[in-house]
Amino acid sequence: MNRYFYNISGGNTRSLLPSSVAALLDGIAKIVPAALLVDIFNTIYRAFAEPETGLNIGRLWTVSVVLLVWLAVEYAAYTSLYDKTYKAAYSLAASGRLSLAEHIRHLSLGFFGRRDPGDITNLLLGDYGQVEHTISHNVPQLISAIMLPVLALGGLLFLDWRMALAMFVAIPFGALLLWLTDSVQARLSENHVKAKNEAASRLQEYLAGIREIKAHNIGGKRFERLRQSFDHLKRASISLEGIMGPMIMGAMLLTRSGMTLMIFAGSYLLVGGTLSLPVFLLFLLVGTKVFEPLTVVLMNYGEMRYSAYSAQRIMDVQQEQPLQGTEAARPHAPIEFDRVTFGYDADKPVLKELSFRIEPNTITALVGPSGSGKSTVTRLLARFWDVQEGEIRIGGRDIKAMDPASLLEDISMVFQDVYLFQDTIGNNIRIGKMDATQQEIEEAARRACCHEFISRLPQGYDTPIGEGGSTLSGGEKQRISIARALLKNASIVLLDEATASLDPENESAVQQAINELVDGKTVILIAHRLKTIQHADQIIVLEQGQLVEKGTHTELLDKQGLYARLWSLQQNTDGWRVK
Ligand SMILES: Nc1ncnc2c1ncn2[C@@H]1O[C@H](COP(=O)(O)OP(=O)(O)OP(=O)(O)O)[C@@H](O)[C@H]1O
Repeated sequence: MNRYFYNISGGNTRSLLPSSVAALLDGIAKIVPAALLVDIFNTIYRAFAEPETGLNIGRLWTVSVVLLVWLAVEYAAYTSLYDKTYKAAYSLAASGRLSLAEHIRHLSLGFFGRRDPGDITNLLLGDYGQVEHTISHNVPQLISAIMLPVLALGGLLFLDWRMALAMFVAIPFGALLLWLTDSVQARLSENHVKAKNEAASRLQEYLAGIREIKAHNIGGKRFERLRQSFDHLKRASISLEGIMGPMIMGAMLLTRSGMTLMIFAGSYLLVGGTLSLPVFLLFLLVGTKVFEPLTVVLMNYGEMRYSAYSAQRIMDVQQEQPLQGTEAARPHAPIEFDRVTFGYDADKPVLKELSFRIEPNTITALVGPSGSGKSTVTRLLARFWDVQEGEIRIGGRDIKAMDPASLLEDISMVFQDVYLFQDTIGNNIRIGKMDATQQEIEEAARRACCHEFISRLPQGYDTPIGEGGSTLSGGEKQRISIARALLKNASIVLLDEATASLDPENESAVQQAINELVDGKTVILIAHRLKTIQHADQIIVLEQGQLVEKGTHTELLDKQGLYARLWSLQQNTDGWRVK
């Protein structure tokens, strides 16, 4: 139980206190009117049983006024506590979501490789929603359902221990039945969450790939995967409800049978003359108030158990170790790869014993067949992943000792497929330096050859762009991403050459922008077209994750190895045309 509360509250059990106290007070408050009603009944009953004393009108008035005042106080207290309870739950979920999103940002990209995007979305929205609902609704009910019988039992035992025993004797058996079903419920919840994540991922994949699905007319196949995932979700939902329903109903009937037992015992004792009618009535009224929250909790038990699994998933991610390191980055320093071995899957190395050195403020080009590990080299330098063996050093210091945020501050990256946020063009450039002035943004845009086309847009720098930059051409997006990098002014530039897919006009603009960007920087360039790197200070040739050649363009041509072969291949294909 402790573990349950600990998980649900994300380790902050105290946050559950206000809503639980509120629920308990509410439960007690509901018993008081019942006791007052019994007092009214008792006063009237006595007037008939002892006609010589007459009806005590004064007491009736007093109790009625107390009842009215009590109801008004209960209403005021309940409204305020209700407000606090819900605000606390929603605030906890909102801050929890944000801190988890922030935590995820500090994890290595390997984490994202292990989980589907649908799974992560579900974690932040679905699982937190589930926990939020449990904190605001189920936990208060649970506390009230546990505490009320305990308090009532204490009081009722003094009044009549036989009736109290009859009323509560079945509760432990109901609890035992629930406890026995716990592992089944946990397994079914886990299956259901997995099916839900799978369906969300398939749906995301289907929507993201809709262009390819239409272009290749593969709707049927992809739709089949989507249909299967929804079918699986349907079966998991039916199992969850269908198997757990009868078990929970059984526990509920067992628990509630205490009320029937108590009525039997009460009738027997009343007839035997060892129980007074007002006491019997009090047991009946208190009994309904005590069993009410118990019934509600049992009805919601499945949901609560389910959210325990959601909370566990959230805590598992919270416990994922972020990248370590505290030292500041070292700008304009030599970069060394020292016998670096790395694989996305630890058993399948993508880079093997890779060693090379890059001098500050020089241009190094990475060349090699597709899949040889060029992008992986740049990702490791930016610590998207940490190496498994060997070291990457900047300025003689292992980058594992460096604060990942500080390291990224000193690295500008220009990818082939640029992602722009659904915001204005100006704000998309500002990502390079969040406190940049408008003048700095325009200066960077000018140097990146995009000021002209931005100025032609109706709202200039304030023009909103669609998600992913869908309203701009490939070349325009490239130049905006270069403007970002220029604004950032980091000493290391990682560049994935993208000009191959651009038209000649855009290509020359992007080329000009790149020349501005690389000036006075340590540049690592992933080169797809070898003619663009003829003047690089150093060319590193990779094949299957290993360094096979290193040198300048002329040195490598003289070697007559892989580079020379790739060069002659590209020379021949440069002039290709459709026959
Ligand atoms: N996130 C990833 N998870 C698992 N494997 C990956 C991942 N990224 C790349 N790989 C694999 O690692 C190997 C090297 O990939 P990498 O992208 O570094 O090659 P590359 O030389 O840049 O290729 P290209 O020129 O086609 O972009 C490939 O076999 C690729 O399939």
